[in-house]
Amino acid sequence: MLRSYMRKKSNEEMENVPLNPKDSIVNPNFVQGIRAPLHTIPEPTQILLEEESGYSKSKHTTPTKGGKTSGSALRTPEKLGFSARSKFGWANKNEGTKNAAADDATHNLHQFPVSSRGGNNNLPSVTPRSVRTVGRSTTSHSESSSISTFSTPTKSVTKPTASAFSGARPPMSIGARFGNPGALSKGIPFSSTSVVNTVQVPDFELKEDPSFWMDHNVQVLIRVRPLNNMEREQQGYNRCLKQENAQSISWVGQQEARFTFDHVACETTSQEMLFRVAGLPMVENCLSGYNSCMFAYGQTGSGKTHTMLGEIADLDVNPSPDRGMTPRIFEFLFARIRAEEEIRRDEKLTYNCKCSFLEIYNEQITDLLDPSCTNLLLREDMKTGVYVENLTEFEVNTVNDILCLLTRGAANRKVAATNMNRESSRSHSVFTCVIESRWEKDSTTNLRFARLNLVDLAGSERQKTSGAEGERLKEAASINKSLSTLGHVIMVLVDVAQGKQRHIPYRDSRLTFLLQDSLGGNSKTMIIANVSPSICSAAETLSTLKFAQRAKLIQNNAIVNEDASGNVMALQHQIHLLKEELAVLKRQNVSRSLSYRSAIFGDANRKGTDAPHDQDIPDMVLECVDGSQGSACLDIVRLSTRQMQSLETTLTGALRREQMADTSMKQLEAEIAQLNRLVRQREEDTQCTKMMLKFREDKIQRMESLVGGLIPSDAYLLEETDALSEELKLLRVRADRNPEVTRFALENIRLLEKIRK
Ligand SMILES: Nc1ncnc2c1ncn2[C@@H]1O[C@H](COP(=O)(O)OP(=O)(O)OP(=O)(O)O)[C@@H](O)[C@H]1O
Repeated sequence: MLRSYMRKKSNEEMENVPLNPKDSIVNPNFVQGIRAPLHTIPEPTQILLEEESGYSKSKHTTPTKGGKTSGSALRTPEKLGFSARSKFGWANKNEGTKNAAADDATHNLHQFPVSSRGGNNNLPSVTPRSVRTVGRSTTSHSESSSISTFSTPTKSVTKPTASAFSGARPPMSIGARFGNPGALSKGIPFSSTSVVNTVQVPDFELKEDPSFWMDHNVQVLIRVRPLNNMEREQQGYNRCLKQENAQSISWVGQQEARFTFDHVACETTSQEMLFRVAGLPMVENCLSGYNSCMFAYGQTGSGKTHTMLGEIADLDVNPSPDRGMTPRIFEFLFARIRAEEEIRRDEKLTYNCKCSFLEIYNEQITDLLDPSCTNLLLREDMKTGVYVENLTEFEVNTVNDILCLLTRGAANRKVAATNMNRESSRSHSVFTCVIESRWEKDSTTNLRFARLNLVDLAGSERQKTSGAEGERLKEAASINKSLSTLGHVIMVLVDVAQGKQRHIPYRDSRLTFLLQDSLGGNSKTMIIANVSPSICSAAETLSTLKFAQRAKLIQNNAIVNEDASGNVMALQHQIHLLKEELAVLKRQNVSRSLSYRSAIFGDANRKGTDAPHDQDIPDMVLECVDGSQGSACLDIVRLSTRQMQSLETTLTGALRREQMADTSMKQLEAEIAQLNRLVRQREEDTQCTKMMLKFREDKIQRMESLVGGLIPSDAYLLEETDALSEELKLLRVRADRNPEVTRFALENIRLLEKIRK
């Protein structure tokens, strides 16, 4: 609408030509603090709540689908005089400034042709690789842009040219002499020639970059909203911003500051286009198992809620083209989930989505889905990370479920009025969806999960410009605490990204503690910095651009949250195989260590030394260490020190027993040998006795022959002498072999002689 409106106007009003004389001069009333009159905060009772719906809730447990929603409960809240948004605290603050984007034909989910597994044919596949990526690649356009805008934006003395605005004429009327008193009053020097004063603004088409998230984890997008009525009334078309293309924008004060970002969405960028560039890839990231976060930053009235939520009235029956990122993200998410489940039915793929909605206000966390739960506590768990204790979670399956939760949460959201805007959101809201998927493959159950945080921050305007007093001042201070900590955390993260060792003060505020994964942690994060182009908000716009510039340098470390450990059967099988393998290794290790230790300890024991050193390791073991399996072998030896110690003890006992057995065996052997010797001796004695008997028989025979006169006495004596000599020899041999006999014989002789004497 705005585009067509501007096209129509452009014929009548030349660029840089003010609509009326008032636009061409500096409005003396121009001060940034001037705000439109306040709206009253809508009473929650005005709002149709779905408490009536019987929507079931859970704390830490997921409600069953069955008890969840009645059809009527999920109906879009009716407009009661105000638009639905105004009822929920997201009222149009600047009527008539709405960016009526071209007809949004995309409300129909079927417009998103869904791919199988992370991509589609018509839309670019943006499913990131399942690899661990750290930071951003140096070749990214982000990096190239950071060269010129790494720290404080570069200052240029050149006055902005009107080249970006075709046919633009130099601005008229604002003399350099006069400058911009409003801006100057806030210390922002503006020269008359630096102010962009056009009715028509250039229209830059955002470029979809599906490959961005493959190598990057943080993306920064600037969204410039159209001028609103109040701004036009006060400052006409005087702008502090001049966009050059879809990635760079200049803040045009007296000293121009040029910034480059991943994307710069101009005033005419539609919600649909923004979703394609910023929202759709977030969904794909989540489906791929990456935690994802989108947060909207900017001063009050800059368009954060318009971006994140937009127009949600009649979402279920007649979705508005102005609906924002949140409803579009869930439309696309549920369409993708249904398609994936269908395509991968054989893998039994199922998704489960659970949502929660909270508010951080005055550093206190309130459950927006159960406002009786206030001052909730943040906890940190090794497994789950940071979480809010007792926060209600609802299972969601359709966009209507989401709408129902958003409506309920919005009704409870504290919106306080300040003189910064007719209505001013003074709290931070965080809508979270945990997406879990489960599928089976190769008898293994795979689990994947991702956390999607959609954050609408409170206005970032400085406290002193808000005109806050009393309670409001306290509020503003608390809001500032979270936002100033956010700024501080980002500054520290930039240092960390540059290699410095810094403590990151996440715990200094609820917001940064809760979002710590999204800031420098395990998440793919999209930061949408919303700005007003009006010269009325020049200082805040510059501040937001600088914030975004710093945020661009954050390095996150997103990883796929996946668990493919499998089911019990598969695990048991794996345990069984591992046990077998361990047993084999143990056996090898024991046999090696037995031979090794006996060799070493044998020596050590003998030498009385301690356990052996490496150089004492026998060759066999060294070969094992040096060989192909050496490191494994060595690892086993090293890893099983305790086992080795118990083996050593066992071995020492065994060795001791073996030595005892050895000794007793040797004794037995000696006994056997002794016995054998005795046997042999006995045999020899027997032999000797037999010989003696033979000698005696022969002697008897010779004597009988002598008595019978068969042999002469001389012959007898000769034969007798020979026989006795033989007998004597035999006895000598016997005496030599048996010292005991000899001793007894000698003793015997001695005693005989003694008797004789
Ligand atoms: N891109 C845009 N196109 C058209 N209208 C817009 C755009 N951005 C913001 N607006 C309008 O500007 C007004 C203020 O926007 P919005 O409420 O989103 O600001 P905000 O930053 O959320 O403010 P607060 O911090 O107070 O919540 C709204 O009426 C909204 O419709």
